[in-house]
Amino acid sequence: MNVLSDPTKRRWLAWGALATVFLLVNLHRLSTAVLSEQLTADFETTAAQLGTLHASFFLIYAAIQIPTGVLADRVGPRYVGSVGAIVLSLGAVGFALSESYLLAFVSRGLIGLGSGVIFVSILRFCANWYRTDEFATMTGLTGSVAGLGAILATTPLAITVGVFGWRPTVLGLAVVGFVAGGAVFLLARRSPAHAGLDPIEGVPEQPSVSLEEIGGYLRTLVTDLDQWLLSLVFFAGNGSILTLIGLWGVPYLVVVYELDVTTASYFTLLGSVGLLFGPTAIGWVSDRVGRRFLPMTIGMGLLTLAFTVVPLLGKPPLAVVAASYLGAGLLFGAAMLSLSVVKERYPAGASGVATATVNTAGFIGATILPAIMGVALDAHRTGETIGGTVAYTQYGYRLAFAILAGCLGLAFLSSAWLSLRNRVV
Ligand SMILES: N[C@@H](Cc1c[nH]cn1)C(=O)NCC(=O)O
Repeated sequence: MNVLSDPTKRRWLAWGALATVFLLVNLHRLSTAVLSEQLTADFETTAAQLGTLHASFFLIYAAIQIPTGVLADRVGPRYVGSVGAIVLSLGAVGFALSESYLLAFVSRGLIGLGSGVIFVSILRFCANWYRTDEFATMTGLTGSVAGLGAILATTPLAITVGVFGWRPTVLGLAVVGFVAGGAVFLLARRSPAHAGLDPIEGVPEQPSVSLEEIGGYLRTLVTDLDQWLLSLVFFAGNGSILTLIGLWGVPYLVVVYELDVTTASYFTLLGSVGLLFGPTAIGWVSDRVGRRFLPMTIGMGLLTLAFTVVPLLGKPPLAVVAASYLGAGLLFGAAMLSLSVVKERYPAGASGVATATVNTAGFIGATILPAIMGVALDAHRTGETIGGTVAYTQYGYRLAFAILAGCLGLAFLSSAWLSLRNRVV
């Protein structure tokens, strides 16, 4: 058997194609920080317009999660994943060629639209090609691809943009996206049977579900308290880590410790390194011990502790801050277990809508938590700017980080409650 006809090898090729597209998703969504100067100059944007350009991605991303779940369950990851890759790459071409802010905004929206379907398609693919006791590892591995994307979106992207310019770099990402989209179409079939291959031991062929049945599952999800508790876990976990790495983690260090932006960004890089290893490790441990709630609860407790360092101490030693940023990335995998739990609570054919529902909450968190922190910070301005960054008081930062810690604390209580009620798992 060769790599295409052996289903246990073929699934890695297909996952690799999907994961390449997901890497691009993460590069695009975190690229605004590195591109900000060039975008401001080329499109003559204000800070608010630049922020809107960045946020448009997350808003569209959150909005299309549930429709994506329905499509992934009905049509399968092959079509949804490859069309998503093409749409996001067309958006990247449009963005690279934009001559006006409006065109750039629409193109960035298109990148968000194509990107939004990829993660749930990967989870849907894994549900059909991997055993249940491999699912959390695969979810974690996919989360770790986001960590790699977060690392590549910093210095490596900055160097590439410095050498080639931002427009050719974004065009280059589009070319990779078109190729990866083609590979997804060729490789990522709905199941081993759809690829004409033997079944994989321990992975039953899953029945396809009708639109009516999916509607029924969606109605059940809305009234399912456990789904809301799991969504709270991912809302807090995903929202906090993306807020720390993507927005407020650097300005806090610049203002409170008077570090320059480059030095401060090494700390958020530590968070991304944590993200590279933590989700896979936590998913793997959960699969090996055959438990979801216990690692989720312990991990969420420790994640909450990592985020209480700033609110409690205000200006802890930098080594403690470094440990808390690294810990935040490592422990994020505990929040990702909520995706495995919700997938296992619903019939196999509905895993797309189930995981998409919890992922929606994660991206609502990533959209509103930074904004709420911004409101808290705006109430505590010092009136100065440090290194080009508006300065807020140390108390303002303590308060803003307390919002994340409080939210994570509630998520910890939710997972503890779920854990108590499901003591057998
Ligand atoms: N790993 C997260 C997203 C993330 C967090 N920090 C950087 N990226 C993830 O996989 N979320 C699901 C998704 O749809 O991207």
